Amino acid sequence: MPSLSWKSSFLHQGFGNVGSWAAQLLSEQGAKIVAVSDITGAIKNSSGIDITSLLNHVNESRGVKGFSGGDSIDPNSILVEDCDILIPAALGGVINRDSAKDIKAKFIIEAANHPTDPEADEILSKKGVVVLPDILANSGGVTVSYFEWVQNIQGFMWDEDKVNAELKTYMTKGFKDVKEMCKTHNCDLRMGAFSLGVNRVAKATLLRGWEA
Ligand SMILES: NC(=O)C1=CN([C@@H]2O[C@H](COP(=O)(O)OP(=O)(O)OC[C@H]3O[C@@H](n4cnc5c(N)ncnc54)[C@H](OP(=O)(O)O)[C@@H]3O)[C@@H](O)[C@H]2O)C=CC1
Ligand SMILES: O=C(O)CCC(=O)C(=O)O
Repeated sequence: MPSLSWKSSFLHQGFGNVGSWAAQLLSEQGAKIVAVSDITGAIKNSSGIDITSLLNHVNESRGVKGFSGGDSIDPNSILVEDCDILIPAALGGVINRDSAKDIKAKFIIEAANHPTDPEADEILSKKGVVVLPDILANSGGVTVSYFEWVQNIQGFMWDEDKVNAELKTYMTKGFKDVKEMCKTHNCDLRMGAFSLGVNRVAKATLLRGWEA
């Protein structure tokens, strides 16, 4: 497997709720975000984009277009720029037969839902690209929605530190469980995550007394 560190370079397609928060959190950890796109355009800076300045620009201008801390590039090329890690955080279906063959990233973190179609998955797998699937990579949002439900039915409010600590526990365990599944069945992360999820639903269904 290719190696990964916080110092790796990242590309982001999409700078909305998911993409901008991912960029902020990653840059706080020292990650270098080399290109970002949204519906208005795309910018690139191989030395790393200053994400705080970009956020200020996006708040004022309603998009990344015109940001002075990088060069403007063709938004259609964002997925295939040089980088270690690609984060599609905009739309489904963008990593397909056409784009997958030119992708240079060694890792893809699927922040958007269903950004990679099955044909592309096969192409990426043959190229040795590791894909962290949407069902695992972006499950933090729905996990915190579950926490909101839990707090509502208990009539109790957690503070932000408690939310983050609980989230870390669930996400870390989720990742370890998926990795274990992959090891047992010698499969990729998407198959491991789906198998784990389907098995859990099947088990819960049987425990509730519903038969197939
Ligand atoms: N919000 C959440 O809690 C979660 C969201 N997701 C998934 O993440 C993805 C993004 O969601 P979210 O961040 O909430 O949505 P937003 O609408 O907040 O952000 C979407 C971003 O993608 C950009 N965009 C749209 N079309 C294109 C395009 N053709 N090329 C480049 N960028 C484009 C938008 O640009 P612009 O702003 O200029 O329109 C915006 O920056 C979706 O697939 C969603 O299902 C997954 C888990 C949780
Ligand atoms: O807010 C949530 O419950 C998560 C939303 C989500 O997963 C999504 O938009 O795809």
